[in-house]
Amino acid sequence: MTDLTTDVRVTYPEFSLDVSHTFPGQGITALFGPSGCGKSTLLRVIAGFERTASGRISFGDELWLGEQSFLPPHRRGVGYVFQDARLFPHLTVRGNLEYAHKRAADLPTRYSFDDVIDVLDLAPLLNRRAPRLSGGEKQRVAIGRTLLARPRLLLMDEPLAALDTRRKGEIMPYIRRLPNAFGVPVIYVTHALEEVTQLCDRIVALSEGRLAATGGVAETLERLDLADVQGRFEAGTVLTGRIVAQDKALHLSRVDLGGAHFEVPQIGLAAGEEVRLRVRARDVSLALARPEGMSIRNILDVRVLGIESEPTTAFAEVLLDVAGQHLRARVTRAAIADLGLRKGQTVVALVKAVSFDRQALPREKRKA
Ligand SMILES: Nc1ncnc2c1ncn2[C@@H]1O[C@H](COP(=O)(O)OP(=O)(O)OP(=O)(O)O)[C@@H](O)[C@H]1O
Repeated sequence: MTDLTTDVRVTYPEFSLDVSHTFPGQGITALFGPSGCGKSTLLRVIAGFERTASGRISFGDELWLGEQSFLPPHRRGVGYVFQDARLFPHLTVRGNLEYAHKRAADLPTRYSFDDVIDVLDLAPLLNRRAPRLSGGEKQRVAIGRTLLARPRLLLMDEPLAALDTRRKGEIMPYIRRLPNAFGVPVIYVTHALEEVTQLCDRIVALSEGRLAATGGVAETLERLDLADVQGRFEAGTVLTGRIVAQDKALHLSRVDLGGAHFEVPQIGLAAGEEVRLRVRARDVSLALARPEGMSIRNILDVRVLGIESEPTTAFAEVLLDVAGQHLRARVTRAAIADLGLRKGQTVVALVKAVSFDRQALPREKRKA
């Protein structure tokens, strides 16, 4: 496991980046933040594409950038996956993959050509030419080709941004597997909260070229003021649970949060597997007692941990404990007053199953 330590600065006429952070040499780290905060710039600095960068970058005991030194990109052993797949259109998928494989023949390897085909399910595509692939298939091939160049670190710059929600849901499980299957850490640029929730192990959040927050996904998303990233409307919390039952007839999955249960549109993972659910604060309602005879599937006993009123809006955010995890409810200040809500009170939270975007949850692999 090799950590990447960065302490770097870049100055453009109207923007500056100044980031000091150690990226652990395992798992997937989200580089997250609003448009223009410097995510791609930092990725380019790490890859060695930004010659004006100053400071220090080291990968284990290898120095990539120092006062007197600059290791060129091709000697850093970094793989780069872009938003567009950039495949060779005149070659088949096999041709594209073999091109990268041959060029990396001298590099040490922990996995074979066939391992890459297997993990990314590329066998049915091998004889197709790039222009004949869907956007999601192209990205799977692009990831495979990058892996066959034997990177020691994989940088992915919004690889799903050009895909629709359904294709994103299909390709996310493949990306999730990359660090374990190929022993390569991933730094993953995105401004999509669903991708952070489903794919990443930790977050490095940037704001105007500076670190805004770093840490695990659930606690960082909860702490981070997301108002300038996706608007208050998108803010929420991430809950971790295990699938305990699948109802194939009704297309529902039951998730145990460690005591409390959630029912959500069917998730393409087996019973027993861990899953993360992002619940938006605006999708959570509160009641003083369990209602009867209603369509809402998720009715949870929760405790009020805190209430943040927003005097300049109609709303307040209520932080709740559900089986030791956090949930937020965005409700009107008028409702807080009417219900007489206060810290420490036990109430009931209501969440419609339909508020989970089924297509953004992990999906079963489709047969090619
Ligand atoms: N070569 C350059 N010269 C001058 N300014 C630049 C250059 N590259 C990027 N910038 C500016 O630096 C800022 C950060 O850009 P960057 O592409 O890193 O942001 P980002 O967070 O990746 O945004 P997005 O999510 O929109 O891709 C922007 O204001 C951009 O205009």
